[in-house]
Amino acid sequence: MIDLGVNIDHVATLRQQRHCAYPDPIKAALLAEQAGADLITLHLREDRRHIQDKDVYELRPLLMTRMNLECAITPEMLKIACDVKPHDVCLVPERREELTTEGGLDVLRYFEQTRDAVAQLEESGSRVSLFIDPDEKQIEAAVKTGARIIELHTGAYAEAVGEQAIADEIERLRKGIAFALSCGLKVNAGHGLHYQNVQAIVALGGISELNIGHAIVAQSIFDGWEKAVRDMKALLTAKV
Ligand SMILES: CC(=O)[C@@H](O)[C@H](O)COP(=O)(O)O
Ligand SMILES: NCC(=O)COP(=O)(O)O
Repeated sequence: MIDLGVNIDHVATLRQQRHCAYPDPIKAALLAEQAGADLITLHLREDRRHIQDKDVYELRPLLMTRMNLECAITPEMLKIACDVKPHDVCLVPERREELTTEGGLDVLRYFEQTRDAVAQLEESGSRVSLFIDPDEKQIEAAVKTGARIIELHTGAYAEAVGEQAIADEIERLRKGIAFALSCGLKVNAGHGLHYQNVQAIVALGGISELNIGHAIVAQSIFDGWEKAVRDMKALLTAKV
């Protein structure tokens, strides 16, 4: 069965829009756990556009499930991650001006930094996952860093338009999953997944965990937060 990681970033986006106290991402995380989330994902961006440092520190001891902290490979972020000691740390690429995480981490290009970050975080007690594109060369490099997990970036699939383009992206993911599993990695996936496109990813098999945020926050406007989480969880567990 695939675990659902509920990403609470965009609960915080709404709060930061007016720098007020609501909606509270901590409350959202705890309610998501009650509604069936298997873990909570949050991304502490360098520009602090959504999640704030205090959210990470406050949430860590309150979670009944697991914390998956996403962060860039910078000295500041590694220090926070080693201090908070989340169950999982997912290393992601970041560009200040991007609207959202546009691509996977280039492990080949930043091999030394990635390998050193993996060692530092594993030493401090967190499991490390690398957020990468479904590309054999990146997966091979990920294995060499010592990371035990990869999260495949599903953004290209989510944005693909037209049957052929979608089929091509699914095929890339299928090959990436098979190759990563053959290398002994745990395979997660996420980004841009929503209620209509998630089941094709579930059907691929081999994935341990899907991290989903923006679509759940958006759906909660109409259905309420807990139902939005429950309905996503049902799509992950339904036979396809
Ligand atoms: C790495 C990743 O995919 C997430 O962190 C998620 O998409 C939400 O954060 P952003 O929208 O700020 O990229
Ligand atoms: N790592 C991907 C993630 O956490 C959720 O991304 P999104 O559903 O907000 O696009």
